[in-house]
Amino acid sequence: MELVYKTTVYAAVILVTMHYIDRQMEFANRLGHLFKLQFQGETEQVKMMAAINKIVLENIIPSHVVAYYLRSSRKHEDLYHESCSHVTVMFASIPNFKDFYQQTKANGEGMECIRVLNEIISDFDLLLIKKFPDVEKIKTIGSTYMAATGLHNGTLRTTEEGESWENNVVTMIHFCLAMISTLECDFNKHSFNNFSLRIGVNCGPVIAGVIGARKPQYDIWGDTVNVASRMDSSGQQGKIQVPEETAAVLVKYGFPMEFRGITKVKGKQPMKTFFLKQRKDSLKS
Ligand SMILES: Nc1ncnc2c1ncn2[C@@H]1O[C@H](COP(=O)(O)OP(=O)(O)OP(=O)(O)O)[C@@H](O)[C@H]1O
Repeated sequence: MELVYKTTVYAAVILVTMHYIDRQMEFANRLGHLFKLQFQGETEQVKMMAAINKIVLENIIPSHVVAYYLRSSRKHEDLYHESCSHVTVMFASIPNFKDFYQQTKANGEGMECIRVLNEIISDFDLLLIKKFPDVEKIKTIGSTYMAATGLHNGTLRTTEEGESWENNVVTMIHFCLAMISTLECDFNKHSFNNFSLRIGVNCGPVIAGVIGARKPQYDIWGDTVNVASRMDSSGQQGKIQVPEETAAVLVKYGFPMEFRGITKVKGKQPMKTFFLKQRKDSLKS
């Protein structure tokens, strides 16, 4: 009798212990599952924040430069700078914006004019997003829009003759024509204005880099940039002015060019410059 009693007690103890261990294991499993879910959620959140940061950065600096800054092996003090051998630089000004800009009570001390300028610049930005991903906006300087192509070697196109930097010049001219069309055909029509662009384009080597610890800015420097700016400032309203070497590339790709003459360019020897002859049909964006 005593043996049966003892056996029953042992069996009961073993059963209770096993049940306890089973509950503990189930609890540990559930906890593990919850931790896994939380970890997955947090990983997703970190990935989403990284993607948002990347998008924000790519709106400030070119994506290949963003990739450089996000590289884990980059040392904190490493500065980004790059020599780019074949870059096409463009400055596009709206010379008659100065006449339009007025600070009066009626237009909110100039607010209305800034709203118009913002609309124009945003239209140009939209062209980049929709049709010209290879064109890099550098910045706006007042009402001047500055952009470049060929800043990243990946933008060299493979043609029948092989990779060619000349496509960067052609892409830029198509972008210029689209800007003119957007401003003169679309914007002016619906806003009853008569803005026009004066554009300067030049190609050659530049140094690209990011400067500043706060509000860092991606920019390009060099004689190619200076001459592009001068092609704009010494140009004519409604025209695209380029120096001789750039004109030669455009002629090669079938763009009709008109010799302007020997143009005085501040800080340089007088140089041969050319205007692009624009046909009406080339202005369809
Ligand atoms: N990264 C840049 N961003 C904007 N403008 C630029 C840039 N690099 C050069 N420029 C412009 O190109 C033009 C020609 O430059 P350059 O160095 O030859 O002349 P400068 O004597 O410094 O300028 P300025 O005579 O206009 O005062 C200048 O108006 C300059 O502002």
